[in-house]
Amino acid sequence: MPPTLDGQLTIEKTPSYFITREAPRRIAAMSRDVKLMIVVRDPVTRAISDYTQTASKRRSVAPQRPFESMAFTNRTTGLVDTSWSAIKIGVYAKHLERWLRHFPLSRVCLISGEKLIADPAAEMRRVQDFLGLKRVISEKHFYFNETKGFPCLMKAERSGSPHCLGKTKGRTHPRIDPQAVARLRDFYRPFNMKFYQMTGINFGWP
Ligand SMILES: Nc1ncnc2c1ncn2[C@@H]1O[C@H](COP(=O)(O)OS(=O)(=O)O)[C@@H](OP(=O)(O)O)[C@H]1O
Repeated sequence: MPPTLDGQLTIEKTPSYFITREAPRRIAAMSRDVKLMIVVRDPVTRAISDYTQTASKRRSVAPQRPFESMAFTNRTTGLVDTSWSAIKIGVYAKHLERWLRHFPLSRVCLISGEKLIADPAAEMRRVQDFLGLKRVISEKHFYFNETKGFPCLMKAERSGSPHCLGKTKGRTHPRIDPQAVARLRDFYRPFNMKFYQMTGINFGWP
């Protein structure tokens, strides 16, 4: 991490920290003052999104197996393949447990991926409060882009023109067999409940 002067905040973003075994201990050893922000979304949609991203990268290399064949070790019994990273990452309660051995919950801001899309200003208000910043970002900084189907920033820094996230964010997901989706929802439900209990937030995932 670069040195941070008084009045400055240094932010580092690496999605894999959340699921890396060694990360909580090593980050706590680096500084106990660190604040953690974790964006979570419905783990079923997350798994499909993860698959979509991997499939888009591998298309030229090898034909991707269908999502359903990767998510289950046995389609007939509905046994979920918990060794597949796209599935494993969504068991948020297990990952958070490790972080809470090193950090109090008050130093962790859980951000809803769904609210970040539906009401980005409200989630950004929570983030600014958590970081102890003046509320600078508000509704006026966002607009809903119908073509993209997502909120975008009114202006990009230094350019004066609107800014949406790139083509790799907000991809169309493939159609997944509704039975497989239902089975995955059943699989995640107890872990989601535990996660709501641990965080005191009901994310409302189906
Ligand atoms: N404003 C806005 N514009 C576009 N996309 C948005 C936005 N807000 C949240 N999202 C959701 O972000 C998802 C991609 O983020 P990731 O966490 O996968 O990104 S990362 O590659 O791991 O950094 C991406 O997931 P997919 O829809 O599966 O592509 C989006 O649903």
